[in-house]
Amino acid sequence: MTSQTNGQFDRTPLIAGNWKMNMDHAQAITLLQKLAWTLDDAKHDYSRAEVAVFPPFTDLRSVQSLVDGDDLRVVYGAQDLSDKDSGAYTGDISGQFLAKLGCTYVLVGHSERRTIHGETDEQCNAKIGAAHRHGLVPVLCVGEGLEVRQAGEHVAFTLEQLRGSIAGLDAERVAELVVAYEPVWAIGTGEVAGPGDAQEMAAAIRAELAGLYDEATAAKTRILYGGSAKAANAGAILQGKDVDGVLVGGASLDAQEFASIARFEQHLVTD
Ligand SMILES: O=C[C@H](O)COP(=O)(O)O
Repeated sequence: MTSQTNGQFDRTPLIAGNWKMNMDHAQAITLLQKLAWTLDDAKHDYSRAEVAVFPPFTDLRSVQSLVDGDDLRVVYGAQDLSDKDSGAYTGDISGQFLAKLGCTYVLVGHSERRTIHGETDEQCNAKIGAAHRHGLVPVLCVGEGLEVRQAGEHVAFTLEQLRGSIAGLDAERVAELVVAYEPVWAIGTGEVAGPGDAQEMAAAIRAELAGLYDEATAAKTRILYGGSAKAANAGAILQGKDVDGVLVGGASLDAQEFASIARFEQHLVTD
């Protein structure tokens, strides 16, 4: 699916809301209904910006029923998956269960998984493989911490995470992959990487993919920015020609705010 928004995008922007460990299944229905109504009222054109939510696992069946029952255009995904398909892995969730629940996407290697649960690039690579086995599109999260940024090593660090996480993927898989650049120091802190920082990293990721694969493949991969994104800064962030969307945490829990981010074209800064 491709669209032209203000002429700078040839990839459909993806506005993704990661609810993290918020919203029980009843609250999820209320939030998603409100989001869909708000977007409908605003006559949101989903071909110009795809809208996805990432609720907790326990909400997914309720979200599926609502999306199917009300024929919503919002798509959804899970926040993590196991690299295994089934077996004695207590507490883990298989990609095959997520596929059966109608998930389109799955987050892989979110910084909270990497820092709190110690996930490595190798595990992310295995999880991407599991996502592919079950027809899920991985949203691979990469990004540096504050110390790395202050040392000026953020590009090298992030590209190393990228290479380690996508090792062995063929070009077709890389073209459909979504990469979310999330500087850890900007997550949930109110600190936002400047639009220039988001574009710098998105361009570096795309150049790396072009080097590892080819220009045509790299031109298809969608690259998002995440870290304290909100309606007031989404337009500026999405001005970056390599930035194809945002992965939103806190602001995605407010239907009006998140809908406003999805309608970022209203906030685009024009010369
Ligand atoms: O997945 C989302 C990111 O961690 C960003 O979270 P945030 O928007 O609350 O900073």
